[in-house]
Amino acid sequence: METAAPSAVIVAIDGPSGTGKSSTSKAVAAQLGLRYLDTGAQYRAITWWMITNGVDTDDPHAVAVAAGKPVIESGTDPSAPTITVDGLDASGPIRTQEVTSKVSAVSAVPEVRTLITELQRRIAAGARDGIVVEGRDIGTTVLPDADLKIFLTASAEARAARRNGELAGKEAADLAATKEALIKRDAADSGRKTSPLAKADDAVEVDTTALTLDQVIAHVVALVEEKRTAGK
Ligand SMILES: Nc1ncnc2c1ncn2[C@@H]1O[C@H](COP(=O)(O)OP(=O)(O)OP(=O)(O)O)[C@@H](O)[C@H]1O
Ligand SMILES: Nc1ccn([C@@H]2O[C@H](COP(=O)(O)O)[C@@H](O)[C@H]2O)c(=O)n1
Repeated sequence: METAAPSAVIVAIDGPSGTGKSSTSKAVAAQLGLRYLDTGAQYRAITWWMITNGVDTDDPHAVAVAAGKPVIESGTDPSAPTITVDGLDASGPIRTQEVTSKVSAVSAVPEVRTLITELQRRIAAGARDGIVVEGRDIGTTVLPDADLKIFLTASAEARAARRNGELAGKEAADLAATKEALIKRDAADSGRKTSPLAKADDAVEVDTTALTLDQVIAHVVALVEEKRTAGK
């Protein structure tokens, strides 16, 4: 594996569900020639493995015992990120409603977090020109020495509307139900004992409620450029 160059920039982007972490991180990484890591996809991947292997995701002991078995690999090209489990493409199955409803329970298990955090740190350390890593605990736990930490927020109404927009032409989603589901997942992610969803003290908070995606991307790119100009 390559190691990071001294000039490599490490950007941590955290925030609740639907605030625009993935869309922003991918675009920022692509514009700046950085790698991109979707850590939520890794937690979803291990959850999918638990479900397909008959592990009870509500049993933290069973999840902890099985946590080391799946081999999870993330491809970090921002224009074509990949996620595989035991060599199988998991990009489709990890987005199902079943995985979404179970991922918070699996990701709350400390043994799962230890393994996935180690994997994330290895990937970040191997990104020669730098990387944008997005998730819930990147600035607080995974990469506390990141050069730039961003915490994205948005109102629950805006986030639910964005999520429903993704479903256009597929199934008519109930806005209130979407909002309730994302509030429930955020509460579980914020309330767990081990590295909960939280803003790092030194993170820049960006409220995206009234911003277009392009405005958020431009703002984050400017913040990274500022850091680079200042020699990080
Ligand atoms: N500022 C914005 N304005 C309007 N739509 C946006 C904005 N940012 C993101 N979106 C849209 O909102 C949806 C959710 O964005 P995205 O998947 O990037 O969020 P996320 O924070 O990564 O969510 P999750 O944590 O649930 O994976 C996408 O359809 C995206 O295009
Ligand atoms: N650093 C992280 C990232 C994600 N999680 C958990 O995974 C779930 C799915 O994340 P998405 O970004 O794909 O929606 C999320 O709800 C968390 O439970 C995490 O714990 N830490």
